[in-house]
Amino acid sequence: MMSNIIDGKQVSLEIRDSLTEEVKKLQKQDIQPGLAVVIVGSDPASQTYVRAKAKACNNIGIYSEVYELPEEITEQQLLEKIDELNSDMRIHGILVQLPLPKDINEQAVIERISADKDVDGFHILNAGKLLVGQDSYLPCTPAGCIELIKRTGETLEGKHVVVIGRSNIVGKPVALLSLYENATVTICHSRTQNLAEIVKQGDIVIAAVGRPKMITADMVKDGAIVIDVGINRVDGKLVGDVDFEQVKDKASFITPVPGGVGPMTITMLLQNTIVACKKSV
Ligand SMILES: Nc1nc2c(c(=O)[nH]1)N[C@@H](CN(C=O)c1ccc(C(=O)N[C@@H](CCC(=O)O)C(=O)O)cc1)CN2
Ligand SMILES: [Mg+2]
Repeated sequence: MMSNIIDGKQVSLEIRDSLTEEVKKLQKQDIQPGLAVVIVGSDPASQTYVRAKAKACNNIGIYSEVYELPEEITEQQLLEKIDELNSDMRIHGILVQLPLPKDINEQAVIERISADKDVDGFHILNAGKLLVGQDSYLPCTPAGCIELIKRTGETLEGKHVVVIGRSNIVGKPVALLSLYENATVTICHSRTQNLAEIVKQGDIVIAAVGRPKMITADMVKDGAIVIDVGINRVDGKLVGDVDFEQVKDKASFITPVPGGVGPMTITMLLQNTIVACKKSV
């Protein structure tokens, strides 16, 4: 039997190969896409992600700058840095690594990024465009989830997609993207009654709650596609929101953690940065 485990790293490599070709084409016209990554403080996980983003840029020929700002920086200073990057011609995409220190207003910082450079797709204008179905930068993790589902060869059309989690970064946008693929969508959350019964109706289950192994085999329909967005650290090990070992025998396809959705988040960021660059010329 062919493996039913979706290899997010492999899919990422395939997409990054074609992105590399696109960057080469741009370079022939003396154009190079540029990304600025801003990180505040020294959270080790955030540092890992930022390093991974810079390295991924470097690998495919995107110019990148990383700004490591101290924990004590004021919101005003951070906003000034963003203003500077907004008017920097070499920079087509700007992202501020989240979470930010608690004294800084995250939404105010995101809103300061020019919507044209908002390659995370978190700016209110891009979120609003997504809601009404206009062309916008898609948030990277949700876009990565949809791409992984499509690459199984299955379609979302007419399927029941059950999303667990309602964050602005994953749950809500992935529900909208599923809707635009003509899926029937249910969003579950911490107040949902009969969660297990609802998840069991899902032809496609997308778990984005941040609770280790909360989706167990008894909750999953035979043959469902299971996409695990969770990244939980338990005793120094990464585990998803899905009990992978149990659920993999029931699912038609399933993403592992690590090596599933995570790498796709960065791949979609690269793609958005190239799009931002092309739009600017
Ligand atoms: N400004 C943003 N902040 C955050 C985002 C985001 O998209 N934009 N998403 C997450 C963190 N994140 C990217 O920033 C991210 C998380 C995980 C991975 C990843 O590749 N994970 C690997 C495992 C890596 C590890 O060992 O820790 C995997 O799942 O295989 C990439 C990006 C929150 N903040
Ligand atoms: Mg993301």
